[in-house]
Amino acid sequence: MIKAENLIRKFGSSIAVNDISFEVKEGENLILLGTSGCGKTTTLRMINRLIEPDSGTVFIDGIDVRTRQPEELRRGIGYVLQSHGLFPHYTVAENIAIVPQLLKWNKADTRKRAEELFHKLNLDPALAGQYPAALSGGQQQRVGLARSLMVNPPVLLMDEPFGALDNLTRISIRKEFKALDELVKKTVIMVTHDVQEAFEMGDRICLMDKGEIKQIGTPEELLFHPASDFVADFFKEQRLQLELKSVLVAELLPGYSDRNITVWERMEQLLHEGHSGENRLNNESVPDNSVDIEGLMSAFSAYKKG
Ligand SMILES: Nc1ncnc2c1ncn2[C@@H]1O[C@H](COP(=O)(O)OP(=O)(O)OP(=O)(O)O)[C@@H](O)[C@H]1O
Repeated sequence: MIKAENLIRKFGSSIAVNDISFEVKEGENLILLGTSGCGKTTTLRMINRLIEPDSGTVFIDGIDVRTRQPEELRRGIGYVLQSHGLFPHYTVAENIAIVPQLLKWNKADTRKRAEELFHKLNLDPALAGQYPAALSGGQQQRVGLARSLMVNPPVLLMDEPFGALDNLTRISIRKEFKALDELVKKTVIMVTHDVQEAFEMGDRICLMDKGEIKQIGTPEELLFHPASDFVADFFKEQRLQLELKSVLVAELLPGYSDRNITVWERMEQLLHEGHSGENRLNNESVPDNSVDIEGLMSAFSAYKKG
């Protein structure tokens, strides 16, 4: 669906992006990961033509983006920024109605879609009449996402979308975002420098350094089959946590009923149930309760020993 071919972009004499190519399939979530200044944002902005490459081509659905008018192109690509990008002198409702207005939606449809997204993003409808400054950072970020989703673009670009939030808000909001049905269907490219975030959110991760791609692959591939010492070293400090986030319970226990839950997520559930004193057998949201933390850890360690 998105194909970047041999992109090069210089600023003066320094090369921000140095001949990179990658593909993102429809519905996939690709994370651009790397330390500050490695070229992630420049790469992202070449997709919606906020930055033009010096050479190379971006295709969306096989069409060279340079053949499309930038404004028209961007209406079909949601864009979420770290600083939410809301206009301070517009109310929340006015902010999220901007693109629908450009597309000449009628007011009733705009209101209906806004209400739907407010509900999905756990936003209080009363916030619609407020100005962005009156909202918390988490609320502003939700509104920023609602705005980018209003006209249901098939592609979403997110640049450090949780970067301005405190750690606890950040962790809970990214979990919500990951589970959001509107995002599951979309082709998403997200920039982050946070390794844990990349492993939680990404179907595949594109690890960059100094304008180049060091490796693209699933979290598991990067962790267990690093292409170089650079890649292995990049994840060294957080390795155990990342392994727990990248391995599925079903890989350890083939009969496990929830095929998509990671060992990390299941451990969090088990700990939460332990703390809240819930009766696990009555918790219908957990499809298979037959394994406890000790069982999970010993299956994980057997898996690692191979
Ligand atoms: N408009 C610009 N003018 C000059 N240099 C720029 C410009 N934009 C980016 N650069 C330089 O290009 C390089 C890559 O920047 P880019 O913002 O893409 O990196 P990044 O990986 O997104 O970093 P960060 O996580 O800090 O945002 C950096 O050295 C940066 O200083």
